[in-house]
Amino acid sequence: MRGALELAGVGMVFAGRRGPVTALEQIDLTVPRGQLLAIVGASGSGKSTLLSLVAGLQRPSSGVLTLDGVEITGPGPDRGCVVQSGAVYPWRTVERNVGFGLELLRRLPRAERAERVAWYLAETGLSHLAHALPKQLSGGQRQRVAIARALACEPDVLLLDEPFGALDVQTKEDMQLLVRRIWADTGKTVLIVTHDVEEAIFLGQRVVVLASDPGRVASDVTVDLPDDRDLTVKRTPKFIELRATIEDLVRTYHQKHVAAR
Ligand SMILES: Nc1ncnc2c1ncn2[C@@H]1O[C@H](COP(=O)(O)OP(=O)(O)OP(=O)(O)O)[C@@H](O)[C@H]1O
Repeated sequence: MRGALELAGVGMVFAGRRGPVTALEQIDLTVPRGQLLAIVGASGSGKSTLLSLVAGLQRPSSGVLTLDGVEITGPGPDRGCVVQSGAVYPWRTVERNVGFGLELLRRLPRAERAERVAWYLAETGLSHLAHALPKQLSGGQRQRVAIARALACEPDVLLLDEPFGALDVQTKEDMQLLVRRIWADTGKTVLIVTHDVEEAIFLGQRVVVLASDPGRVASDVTVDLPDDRDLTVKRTPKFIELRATIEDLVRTYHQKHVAAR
């Protein structure tokens, strides 16, 4: 299993309408293989930009990102992405959505492809919907399809950008449990960007808080909770204390950002 990430001096400057916008400045981050890292921060702190650099969808203005020692210069099958909108193909059944990336990896024999798709459908609780079309699914089921599709290519790193932002609380919690289980079952490196501090703590072994203007690492918090968690952990004193600490950090850096405007 691979999946060790290293960001060294990473910066990203965009050409904004009123001059350059520094979305990220001097980000140094080491993510060991198999770590589940959550990234939080106020709106505009560069969370999505950071994830898209790891995905290889954009190149940084400065610094270097590496995966297992190899510089990231573009997207690759070693990284699987899931975004908020789920982006499933409406004309493909659930099964064919999940198998989409595998069809591109032609080297896999058909029987093996089918076996892999069946495994990830089961892992994400979608087996009974294999022949359904996306329009017949709920929002949570559609996100399961997006996750299963990303996993089916067996990436070393799973990148999740606000994947549950549009879901109701119960569905969101089901999905959080799903991510924890997938992580425990596969041992992949997982990076998740979220606005939701509770979600970040429940999911993460570690939470990185980004500050805005410019986007930079404000705090790096180890989540000292058992790896074997269920939803009741959210009611424990340790969880509540961590939540207050991280929410205060996000608020402080957001307020500084507003005051500086
Ligand atoms: N393509 C772009 N062109 C110009 N500016 C951009 C571009 N992409 C992002 N930005 C700017 O970079 C900063 C960081 O944006 P980013 O979307 O990464 O933040 P975020 O923390 O993910 O925000 P949100 O939580 O609202 O999604 C913002 O000021 C944004 O306006």
